[in-house]
Amino acid sequence: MSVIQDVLAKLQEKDSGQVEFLQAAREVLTSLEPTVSKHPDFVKAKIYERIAVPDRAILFKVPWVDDSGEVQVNRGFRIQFNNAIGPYKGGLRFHPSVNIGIIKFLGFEQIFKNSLTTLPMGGAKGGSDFDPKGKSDGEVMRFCQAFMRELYRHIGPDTDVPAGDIGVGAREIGYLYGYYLKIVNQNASVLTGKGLEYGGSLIRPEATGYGSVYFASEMLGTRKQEIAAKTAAVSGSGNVAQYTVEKLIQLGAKPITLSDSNGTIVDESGITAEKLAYVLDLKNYRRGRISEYAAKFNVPFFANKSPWDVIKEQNLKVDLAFPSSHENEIEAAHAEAMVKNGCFCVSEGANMPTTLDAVDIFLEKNVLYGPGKAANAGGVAVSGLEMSQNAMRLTWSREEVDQRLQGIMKNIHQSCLEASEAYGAKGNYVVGANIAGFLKVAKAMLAYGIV
Ligand SMILES: NC(=O)C1=CN([C@@H]2O[C@H](COP(=O)(O)OP(=O)(O)OC[C@H]3O[C@@H](n4cnc5c(N)ncnc54)[C@H](O)[C@@H]3O)[C@@H](O)[C@H]2O)C=CC1
Ligand SMILES: O=C(O)CCC(=O)C(=O)O
Repeated sequence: MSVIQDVLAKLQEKDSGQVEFLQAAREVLTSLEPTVSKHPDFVKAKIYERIAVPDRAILFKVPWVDDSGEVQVNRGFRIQFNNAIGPYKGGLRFHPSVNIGIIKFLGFEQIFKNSLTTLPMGGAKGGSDFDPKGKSDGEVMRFCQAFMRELYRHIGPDTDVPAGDIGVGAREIGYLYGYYLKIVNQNASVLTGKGLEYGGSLIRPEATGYGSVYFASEMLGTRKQEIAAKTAAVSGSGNVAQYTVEKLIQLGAKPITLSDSNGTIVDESGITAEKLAYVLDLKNYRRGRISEYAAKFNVPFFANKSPWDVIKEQNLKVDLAFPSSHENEIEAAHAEAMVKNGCFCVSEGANMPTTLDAVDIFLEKNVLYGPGKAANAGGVAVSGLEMSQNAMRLTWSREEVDQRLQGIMKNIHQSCLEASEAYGAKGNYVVGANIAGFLKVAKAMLAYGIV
């Protein structure tokens, strides 16, 4: 059995039931296969085995009181996966589906993503099975305070710096940071995605979506193509989807879909800047459903369908796809239908939105396929820039941060291409991203000895 297969078999045995983590581990580790023969030192130091086990997993209870006075108890998680190249860094997810397998997959992916940015950040992820949907602001605040009441002792500007993810946006970061400040009494860079008034960076809200479009633009450039005039499907309607659509519009593309957990809207005339402003108000302030867009702008709404279902069932034609919602939203049948309907470039705003079978189809059909750890790294990259600005106690302009973001996305794209070529899989961004992200972390781990 190869070293990699041996590690995967052990994970399967020890972590059975953590399906999303096992999926991510399989994707990453199998694509590291070509590194094994070139790095006997990694094998000897058991780097492949050690990198797949978190440094520590913190599980805690989060008791809080709802508006009716009833006590509620949620599960809290922070998985500090690997800090070989910098403080632990990665978002917090509040969603009822959250469990240890999901947080582990996200934390594992974060190691390689953060390494790709070239900034000094280790990998971590956290969250809770708390569902902010339908809760009052007061309930969300009390939950965030209860969550921070435990989390504060595990984080710090040089230890671990969480941020947002699904269900954790500007409102939640404000409540979390406000409570940290209250109990620790230190204005420290312990969270990113902060408001501009209290240490946040310009462009952080936009960064993941913008970065995913910049990455697509780089991929298209390898075929002498550009974003302008392309039709694009975007899933989700949260932070990543919103700013993906904004950048697509700015670059002259036509985004035509958005979705949420109730269904998908298709606006074949194109989502414009004015319509997007409506979505931002709907989702970020009124906290309504995307079906309201369909009623307001008189376009079709497909209940309980994703954009990928609609492409499959209605033969909707698109050139580009930006899955920006959640893991495993694109399955093999979707991938087949997307290719059949003209999609030739997929840039993942979400983490692991494509199943392994579907990834194989994209690769077989020569689709420009940018895996999340490369394509959506712009968010954590600008989080890294927020930490730098906090450390220097100054703020950079919008233009400066956006320039740096564009430079980082270009660089990630180049590193993926170079690593894919060096390890015999030219043009395969999955292999390229995994190997390029892995090598830096592995070399740091090797330098430290057995710790
Ligand atoms: N916010 C960030 O900076 C980054 C986010 N990501 C990833 O991007 C994706 C979206 O995150 P955000 O936009 O930040 O979250 P968000 O909470 O702002 O929006 C999430 C969107 O996905 C939809 N969604 C979530 N779970 C769903 C499900 N099970 N079924 C159908 N729809 C579902 C929600 O309705 C919402 O429209 C996630 O995979 C996240 O891990 C990746 C990198 C950075
Ligand atoms: O900005 C960050 O620290 C983390 C963003 C994130 O959670 C992700 O890249 O998936």
